[in-house]
Amino acid sequence: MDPPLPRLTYAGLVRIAYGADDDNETTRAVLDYLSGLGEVVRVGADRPWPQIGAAVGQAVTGGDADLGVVMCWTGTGTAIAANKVPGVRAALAWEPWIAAGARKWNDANVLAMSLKRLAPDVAVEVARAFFETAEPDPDEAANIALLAALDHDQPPAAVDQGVCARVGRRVRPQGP
Ligand SMILES: O=C(CO)[C@H](O)[C@H](O)COP(=O)(O)O
Repeated sequence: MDPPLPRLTYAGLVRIAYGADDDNETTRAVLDYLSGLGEVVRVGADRPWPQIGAAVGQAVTGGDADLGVVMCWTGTGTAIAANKVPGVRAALAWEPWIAAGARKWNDANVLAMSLKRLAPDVAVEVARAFFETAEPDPDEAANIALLAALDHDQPPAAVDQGVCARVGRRVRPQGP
């Protein structure tokens, strides 16, 4: 059996930036859960989803929030928009272990979910897994640093041309 996940112990209230482009039972359940964790900074649903995702990302990287949650029909659009903000590591999750893994192995700072696909109780469990996984695995520090390098237009050292060429050869279909 897997060891229990480390639990978040917030010294004070956690500040969460939240944005969704629609409102339904799933978003209401998630918001209710988030409100129990701390202060929720809401980005208006009157904006288009690219702006919602970006605004949540900026709230996190700008220090107005500790972590973010974005939701749209698929979850993908707001995740992509959030990830355009340097310093954001938004992860789309649909099961609790994906959300926990995103915190643990990717140091994700924004959780993205589909408000259309996830039932309210599932979305809350996914969010709980995200917020209750306290910190990244120290073994992943080098990989997180490689991600951070991508924010600054610096190709990570590991992604050299040799690696790209090898991958390219492996996936290239065989043919005449
Ligand atoms: O899932 C989404 C983006 O990935 C949106 O929620 C979906 O595309 C609907 O957007 P709109 O109401 O602007 O048409």
